[in-house]
Amino acid sequence: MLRRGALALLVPLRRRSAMATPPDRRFVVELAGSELVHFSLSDDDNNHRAPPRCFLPRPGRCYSFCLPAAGSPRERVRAARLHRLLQRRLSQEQPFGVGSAALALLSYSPSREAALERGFLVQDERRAPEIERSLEELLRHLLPAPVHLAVYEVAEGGEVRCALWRLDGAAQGRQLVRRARVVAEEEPALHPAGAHLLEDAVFRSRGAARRILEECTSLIPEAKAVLDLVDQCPQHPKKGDFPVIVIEGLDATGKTTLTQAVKDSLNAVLLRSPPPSVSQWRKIFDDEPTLIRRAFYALTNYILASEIAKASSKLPVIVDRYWHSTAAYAVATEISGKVQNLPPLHHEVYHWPEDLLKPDVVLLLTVSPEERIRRLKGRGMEKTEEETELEANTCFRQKVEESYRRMENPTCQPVDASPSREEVLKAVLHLVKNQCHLP
Ligand SMILES: Nc1ncnc2c1ncn2[C@@H]1O[C@H](COP(=O)(O)OP(=O)(O)O)[C@@H](O)[C@H]1O
Ligand SMILES: Nc1ccn([C@H]2C[C@H](O)[C@@H](COP(=O)(O)OP(=O)(O)O)O2)c(=O)n1
Repeated sequence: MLRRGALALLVPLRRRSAMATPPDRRFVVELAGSELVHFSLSDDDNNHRAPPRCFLPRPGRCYSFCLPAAGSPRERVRAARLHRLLQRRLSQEQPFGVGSAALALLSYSPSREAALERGFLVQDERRAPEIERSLEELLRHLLPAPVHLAVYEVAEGGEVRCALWRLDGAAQGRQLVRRARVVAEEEPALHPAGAHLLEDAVFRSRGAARRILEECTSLIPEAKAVLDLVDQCPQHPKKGDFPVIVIEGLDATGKTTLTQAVKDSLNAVLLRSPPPSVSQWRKIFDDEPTLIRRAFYALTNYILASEIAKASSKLPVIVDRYWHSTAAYAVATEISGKVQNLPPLHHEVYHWPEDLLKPDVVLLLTVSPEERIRRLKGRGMEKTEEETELEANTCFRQKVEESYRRMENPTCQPVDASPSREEVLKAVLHLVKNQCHLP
């Protein structure tokens, strides 16, 4: 049974080009431990490059497929939701029974940045025929025809070979498109998703985020309510004469505790993001794919900005999370693999949006991973999916924190938040009073 709104997913996406796999097509899959494996398909007998580090369970088989690249905001929203639906179907515990697993796959063209496609690589340890049948049925049901399904096996001598099949619509038949060897490829200088962050995850203008949420109103009723609130906000709210201080950091670094204490010490206004006017809808958007989720958070920052403008005309303002959180978590989610895969320093993705009210000071609370886990447990709250992710996935946490550290104009100034509440407060007040010329 397809989820609410899922049927709307079946609005045809951009039809796939006739060429199944253009010659320079590359693929990258993230294995356990955030290890990336880059590979391509070669039918050139003179290409003696070795097979990639193995993503194939022995003596098993693998399958992969990609959704067509999407263009307009409407196509991108539908492709993102279809990808999420497939991710849900494929990432249930062992989607097709014991010994199977689904990994995120990206397909890209080194010569054409625009041609990024997202898909999945399904590992089958048992070489069970029913897995291939179930997967094929799922693709025929959910993806716009023609779908290309790649089947990988280890051949004699350890070669990895691929058979590429074309599935045309509901008919059961399939045509063999090509057979090829799978060869390892060098890791490119930049992560293939890096060039797409600004369209798919980090929104650098109110209009860019708005265009995405506008395409969701028929799928997510709450999207209209968010857009109505954003539209009531002035386009360029001006910061008042009082200082605006943002506190950033991973979950359980002490932001809530510190912002409350700084508010009391400075007789300031405390604002949290997302603001209360929209926080009721967070769970709905947290359940959506990155494209929609981050467009929601980006727009909540513009609603917050109008509240900051008003408050800072009367009193100092302390903010618990703002645009840096939106950007850092989006980058860390989209860029697979290890920290070194992040976009380089000074990349546009780290630059504050020109149309968003800018704070005076941004402080990044940092604590050791061990202290953070102690505080998470101390808080006793049920862990959000993301906190579980952060705890389980050191690499994700490191990418979030490194993304914060690369932010520019304004930067995130690191503050060691490991000491006691009192000592952290004292250090922060000293910093803020100096930088904001407060008594
Ligand atoms: N300096 C500190 N030393 C020890 N525990 C702290 C400190 N600051 C906060 N805590 C505790 O850590 C937990 C998480 O703090 P919290 O302010 O909720 O973090 P965040 O808002 O960043 O998620 C809470 O139980 C809080 O009481
Ligand atoms: N301005 C904001 C605020 C939060 N977010 C996202 C970033 C993460 O996915 C979550 C973290 O928010 P959460 O409220 O769970 O974090 P804390 O518990 O307050 O530390 O929300 C955002 O993208 N932009």
